[in-house]
Amino acid sequence: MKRDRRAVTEAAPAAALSPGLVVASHGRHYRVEADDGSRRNCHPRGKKSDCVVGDRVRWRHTTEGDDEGVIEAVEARRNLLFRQDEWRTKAFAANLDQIVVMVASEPVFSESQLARALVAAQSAGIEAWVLLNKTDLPGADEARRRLAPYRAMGTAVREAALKAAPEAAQAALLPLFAGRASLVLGPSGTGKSTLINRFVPGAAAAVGEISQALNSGRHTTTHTQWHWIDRAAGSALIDSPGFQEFGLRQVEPAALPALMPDLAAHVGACRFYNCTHRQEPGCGVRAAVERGEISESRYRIYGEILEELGRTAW
Ligand SMILES: Nc1nc2c(ncn2[C@@H]2O[C@H](COP(=O)(O)OP(=O)(O)OP(=O)(O)O)[C@@H](O)[C@H]2O)c(=O)[nH]1
Ligand SMILES: [Zn+2]
Repeated sequence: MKRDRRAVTEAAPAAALSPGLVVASHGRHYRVEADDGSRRNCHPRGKKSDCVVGDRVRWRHTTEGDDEGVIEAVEARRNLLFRQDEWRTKAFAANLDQIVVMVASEPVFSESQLARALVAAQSAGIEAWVLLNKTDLPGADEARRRLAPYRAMGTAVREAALKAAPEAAQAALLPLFAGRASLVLGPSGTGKSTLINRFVPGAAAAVGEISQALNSGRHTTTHTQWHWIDRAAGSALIDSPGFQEFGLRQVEPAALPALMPDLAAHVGACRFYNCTHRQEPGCGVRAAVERGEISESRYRIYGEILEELGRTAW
């Protein structure tokens, strides 16, 4: 990740450069917010489009009086998250304080997607917790049962009924969002928009405005976007669709168990130091699965991710 470390380059006199925050992106077009809260379209200098939402940048006006800008430099990132498709891996958000992985009683969530999101967070060094929404629906107990292994391994699982009991949800969640940049992820229909609209009045309008400014037309829901809950306090929600495409290709296969706390707790018991926890005799992880200390589904998901990482020429 060489580009993370890129220092501020002084391509222009320092006085002409202003600090800014990338709040949305579309291709090589970026929406950059200046310290006074004003927002404008900016293009990066040079051929590479290196910015992602959450990046702190140095920009300047294209020409005097013009309300477009040029990004001259990207400041060093605290962390960086990737998404992937069949062809490539792409960074999509940086400088996050936490990841909120949303699931709901309905629709039934994919445990594999949940596990992958948590591995990606751990790999990026970002704290993550689960928000179970729609606890007013009958599927809540089954969802809690499926989340039990996650609680047991130390992942915080919080609950809300954002539509059925919005005040209670707001009171419980607001302190958790205070002063932090929180990426909200989750499968479609879980309640992400309900959450964001609750905490960021005007968020829907902002999405429309930004997509118009960046010329992205109607495809608003495919873009990562930064929303302030409280700008002065630094509280923000980052909305990013595309849960299922979480990029894990940067993870070394041998590093995977360390990113899954329930497995990591047992690797010390393996006979071989380089045990893959698949076929080897004397495997502490498989023994823990047999004793019921690691859930069958978590172990199966480990195998699936491992196989996928092994297939990827990286
Ligand atoms: N019963 C119940 N329904 C809820 C709750 N929260 C949200 N919903 C409903 O769930 C549906 C989906 O909510 P959205 O907020 O649009 O979900 P989303 O995650 O943004 O979905 P996409 O826009 O498809 O990504 C809506 O009909 C909401 O009204 C809740 O606490 N309980
Ligand atoms: Zn093992």
